Amino acid sequence: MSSNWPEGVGRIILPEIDSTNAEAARRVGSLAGPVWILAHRQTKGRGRRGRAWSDPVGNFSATYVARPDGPPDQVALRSFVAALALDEALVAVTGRPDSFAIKWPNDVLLHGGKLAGILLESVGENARVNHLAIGIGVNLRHAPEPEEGALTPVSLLAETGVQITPEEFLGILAPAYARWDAQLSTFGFGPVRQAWLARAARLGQPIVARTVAQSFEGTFVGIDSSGALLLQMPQETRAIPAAEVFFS
Ligand SMILES: O=C(O)CCCC[C@@H]1SC[C@@H]2NC(=O)N[C@@H]21
Repeated sequence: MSSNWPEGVGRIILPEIDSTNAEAARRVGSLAGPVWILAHRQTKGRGRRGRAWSDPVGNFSATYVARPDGPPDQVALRSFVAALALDEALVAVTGRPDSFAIKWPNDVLLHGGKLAGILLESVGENARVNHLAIGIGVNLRHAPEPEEGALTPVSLLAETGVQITPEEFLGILAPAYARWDAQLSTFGFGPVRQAWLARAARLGQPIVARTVAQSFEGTFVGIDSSGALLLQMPQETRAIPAAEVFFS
């Protein structure tokens, strides 16, 4: 492992698996501590909202699985921790901070296209989180086919010319995640929230947020202490905990 690999964190590298998030759920009972599970290929990669996630060889597919302390709403803030770490790792490998931005809650954009997505899955009992799986997919080499109405997918290679293997990328992402996770545990959401806002796409600009039942148009003015999207509309500023965001 690289010299700055976070202490106490394991690493499992698999040639192929259905989904690293599914593998995390299967293995969690036998894990002694937090682990990154990386697969070179997924046959059933899953995205948010029940979508499939395609990731040919060369792209990054990995899941960080841990048993974090705290109530579920605090544990869920790792969504922002993961997005920040991912953004930081991408800036580190390219040296191009201005090329990347984070779309609420946790997509990483490159030149405005979707480069990476994060899928948080947790299992809990009695208001405690038993395990949290943070699945991260990055189009390092190949961008999937565009889908109607969705942001155009892009790849790191095509947009920047940077070539990096999934294992090398994990060596940069894992310490970045450990640093931001420690910030959250030590100082609470405040510093993570500030850092996330500094990297947010379309802050102060008009967006559309679609929930299961409704669509809201307004100005994206920030996130609250629970990570909910704050949308300023003519009558009110609404906090929206879950939605899909669209840019006009
Ligand atoms: O829809 C999204 O934007 C989230 C995509 C998350 C994909 C990653 S790839 C590694 C992990 N394993 C999965 O099955 N999904 C996540």
